[in-house]
Order: sequence, then structure tokens, then C-alpha cells
Amino acid sequence: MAIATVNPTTGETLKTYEPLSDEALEDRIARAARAWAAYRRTSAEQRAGWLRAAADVIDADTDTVAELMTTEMGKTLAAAKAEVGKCAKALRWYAEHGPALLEPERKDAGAVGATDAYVVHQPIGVVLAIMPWNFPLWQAMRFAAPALMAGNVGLLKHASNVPQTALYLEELFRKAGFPDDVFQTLLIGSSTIEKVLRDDRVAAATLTGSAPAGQSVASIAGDALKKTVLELGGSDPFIVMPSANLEQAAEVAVTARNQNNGQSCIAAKRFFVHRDVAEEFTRLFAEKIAALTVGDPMDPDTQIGPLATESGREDVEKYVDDAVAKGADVLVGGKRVDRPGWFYEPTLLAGITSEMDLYSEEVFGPVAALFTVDSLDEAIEIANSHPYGLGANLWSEDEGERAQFIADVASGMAFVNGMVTSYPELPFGGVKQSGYGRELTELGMREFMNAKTVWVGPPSSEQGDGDTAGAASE
Ligand SMILES: O=CCCCC(=O)O
Repeated sequence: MAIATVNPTTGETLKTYEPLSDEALEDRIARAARAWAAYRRTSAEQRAGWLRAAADVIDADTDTVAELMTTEMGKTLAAAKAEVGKCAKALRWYAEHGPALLEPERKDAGAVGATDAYVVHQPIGVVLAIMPWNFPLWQAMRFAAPALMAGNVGLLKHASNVPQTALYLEELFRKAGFPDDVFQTLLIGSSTIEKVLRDDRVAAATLTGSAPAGQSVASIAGDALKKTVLELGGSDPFIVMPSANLEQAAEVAVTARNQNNGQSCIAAKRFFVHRDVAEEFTRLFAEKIAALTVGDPMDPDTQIGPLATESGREDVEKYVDDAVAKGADVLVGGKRVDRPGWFYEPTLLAGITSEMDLYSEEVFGPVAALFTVDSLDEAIEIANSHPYGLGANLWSEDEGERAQFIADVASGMAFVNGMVTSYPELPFGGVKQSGYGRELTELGMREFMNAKTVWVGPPSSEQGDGDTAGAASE
């Protein structure tokens, strides 16, 4: 795939980039390694100050960077502005909490025969971030803010269709006053990732992307014995029980499925509705989906813009056509929109069976799959049969059902009477083929830190001949 800005609203190619030459790539990796040698010795308070400055810069740049994202990948301008705001919030969260989270953790020194014992969290070096186009600023920031707070240095390999947003990120940290080269964007194709990942100067990698991309990165990193965090796909269940407020559940269901033009790993994709309320919920859900305004994402009235790429729309079409050919009922939508650009109608399908490809895969577009179930047990059983386990949603006023859902749903995140959302204040990540590791909060920051155990013994004058206090206590 060429490194290029192609406007999905029109299909027009606006700007193309040559990938970095071998020499330019070598130079950038060398600069990252040199930058880390100095950056690791900066204080947490200094780094927090740069993060605060970055939050101010990004706030001031909101309109231009939001327009850039909408032009590159088609999200509505309102959603793009909200994404910028969320990045500023994450930068400020780490600026505020980072220094305390980096304090050494005292341990019980007496219990291990030491005069002092503690764990100190230290940065590990240059981290490669391989990021997707769907939240082009936020997902890179979700890596960058904790990494830079920790004292690590970042190399960003962004998706090939958002090069200008990727370059903006490098510029942002420069404008905020971070030392040179602590965050660099590498304009390279996917085929060059292995070379960067295997480079001895690169310590670890994080990837947000597809399960096949995760397998490839994990196997290379495993071979090179490097740490990875993987945030892969999702096909989140959205379960509606009879006690739920159906009007509210249907309203949120529409947003949960169609956010970001249907292209989010944490979008609810499978809707399990209890038979007792299935007719009413389906009516509400279908009416609200049919009422969505599809159009130019720059227009403030638009709720659904185009899919980001032509091939992405073809994939969505294939899933819907396969399901319909195997007997699914199209309650709303079901086809591309007849206009330039890569638009697809918000769609609701019922009568889903396990033979259909969308049953066990992820549809990255505005297509909701509706299931009628007879119990919460049945909903959770089908939900858990999917290879992914990222987020999960339940709508119920029943305490017992909520407890069962939280205990049994196989996911990294469980939301009750709300939709799965990422917050800088909460950990983010999945289980099974949705990946491993966590982003955000202290968990995210420590994924790429060395938790170094420190044991300090008494002065040697107080120790016995030829023995150490540590050995003596074993
Ligand atoms: O594709 C993954 C989407 C994550 C969106 C978010 O963090 O809000």
C-alpha cells in the first residue's frame, strides 16, 4: 500500500510520500538510541512538564489536526475534534500522575535480611509503535504519553493512509519542547517493520491492528526475545435483558455500533437481545439506525461518513453479501451508497447463523448483527464462543445478571448500562485473540519498564565472614 493521503469522501489522492531509504531509516534509529541515552536521565517532573506543554499545543491545534484526520480517514469532524480532546486529556493525566507512579515501591526489607528493599521502575529504551488509521491520533497517543512519561523513546510506524497525521505527531512533541528525536515518525511500509523490530537498538514493540499483524509482530519479537503489547480486533457483544431501559439501550447501541463510521475495535458488533423484549428493542434499534445521516464527514449534520479505504468497504460488502446469501434478514441498509467515496449504509442484520462469516470474524464497518436469545447464559455462551475478547456490554437492572456477566464474560473490559469506551483513567486491552497487555493507567506505562528489584544489605562490618546477609537468610 502506497504511503499516501487519499480522501475517502472523494477517492482523490491528495499527497504521496516516498518511504524512508535504508540510510535515512538507519539514521533515525541511531538518533533514537542516542536520544534515549540522555532522555532516560531526565527527571519525571521535567517529562511531566513537556507532556503538559504537548497538551496545550494539541489543544491549540485542534481544528487543523481534526480536519487532517477527517481528510485522511473519513471520521466526522466532530469525532475528530473529540479525539484531539481525548489526547490532551491523556497527556495531562500522565503529567499529573506519572511522577508519583514512578516513585520506588518500598518492600519489607527486614523480611529479606536487608536494610533497604524496593522496586524501581526504569525505562527500557526505544519502543516501536505500529499503529492503525482508525483513531490515528488517539491510538498513537495512548502509546506515546505513557512511554514518554516513563522515559522511553518512541518510533512510530503509522498506517500508510494517515501519513500527515503521523508527521503531525512528531511535530507536536517537537513543538512541546521535548528533546530532539525522542519521538520520531518512520514513513516506512509494513515490509520494513521486521528490520526495525530486530534491530538491537529497539527494545520492544506495541501494535494495535489486526490479529494476523499481531501474530507476525509477536513471532518476530518472540524470536528476538523482545516484549510486545498487542491490541488486536474485537467483536464486542451487547446484551439486552428484559429489565433494561430499552429506549436508552437502543440509543446507545446505535452509537456503540456506528461510532467512527463503524470502524472501531471496541464497537459493539453482536447484539444479543432477550426474546421477551426482542420485538420492541429491534423496532427501536432499526428505527434509530435508519434515521442516521450519512454524508460528507466535514458537514456538522453528518453522523456517518465513508469507510476509510476502498478495500475496507469491499470487505464489509463481502460479509453482508455472504450473510444474506446464507439466509440473514436485512432489516436496515445492506448496500453501498450511490455516490463518490467509500460509503456504506448503516445496516442491521437478523437471523445470524454460525455458517455466516461474520459470526466468528470482525466486520469493520457500520453493520450490526442481531441475535435473539432465551437467557443470559445463552448470550454469554455465544458471546464467548468468538475468538476475540476485547470489550463487552450488558444492559440490565438485575444485580444477579450483572454479577454473572462480570464473572463470566470472556473479555478484557466489561461495561454495564453503558458502552465500552476507552478512558485515560482506566486500563484498556483484551484477552484471547484480542491480544495481551494493557494500555493506559499505570499498567500501560509499566508494560515498557524494567521493574528492577533493589536489595541493599547492612554494612559489611555487620556481616559474618564470607557470607552475605542475603545468603544467610535463605
Ligand atoms: O480499534 C480500536 C479502537 C479503540 C478506540 C478507543 O480507544 O476509543
